[in-house]
Amino acid sequence: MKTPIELKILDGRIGNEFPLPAYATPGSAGMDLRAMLDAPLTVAPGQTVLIPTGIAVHVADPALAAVILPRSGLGHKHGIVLGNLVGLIDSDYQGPLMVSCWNRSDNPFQIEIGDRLAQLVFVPVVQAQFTVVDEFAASDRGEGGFGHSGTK
Ligand SMILES: O=c1ccn([C@H]2C[C@H](O)[C@@H](COP(=O)(O)OP(=O)(O)OP(=O)(O)O)O2)c(=O)[nH]1
Ligand SMILES: [Mg+2]
Repeated sequence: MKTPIELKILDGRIGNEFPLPAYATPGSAGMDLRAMLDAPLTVAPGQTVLIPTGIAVHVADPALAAVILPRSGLGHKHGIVLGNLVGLIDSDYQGPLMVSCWNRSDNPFQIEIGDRLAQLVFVPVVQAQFTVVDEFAASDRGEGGFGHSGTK
């Protein structure tokens, strides 16, 4: 069962020349977001550019969020990842979905109009309410962290 999410088309090429974001297979977790550029764009090595996706989504339910993640092929083979590493879309955000595109490679990378650049994943969210305490009940781990258990 899929969850209905409102979407606004901000760029008329989406839904015509380029399809709405969609799950590529029944088991896909993400749907690809396209670079809705006016012209092809070359991202220089080390450069970060903000790319419009041509859509807005209103997640609306505070128990949900969306995350923008890199595509593994672009990230691994071409060093095209996200300037914010992961994009988090708040449930009350109604503005344009933007992709921060970081070329972390040593080579220029050309983005063509409509290229699938990143992916959008909807995730459940639990909002916490803090209870301030002086001491925590003892746990197996305690305060150990940051590799204290070693690697072997
Ligand atoms: O890759 C991203 C990350 C965020 N956003 C939008 C949706 C998100 O709800 C909003 C704010 O993002 P975030 O809270 O991560 O950024 P901020 O720097 O804390 O901005 P703000 O002060 O607006 O919360 O920007 C995007 O379109 N793409
Ligand atoms: Mg914020």
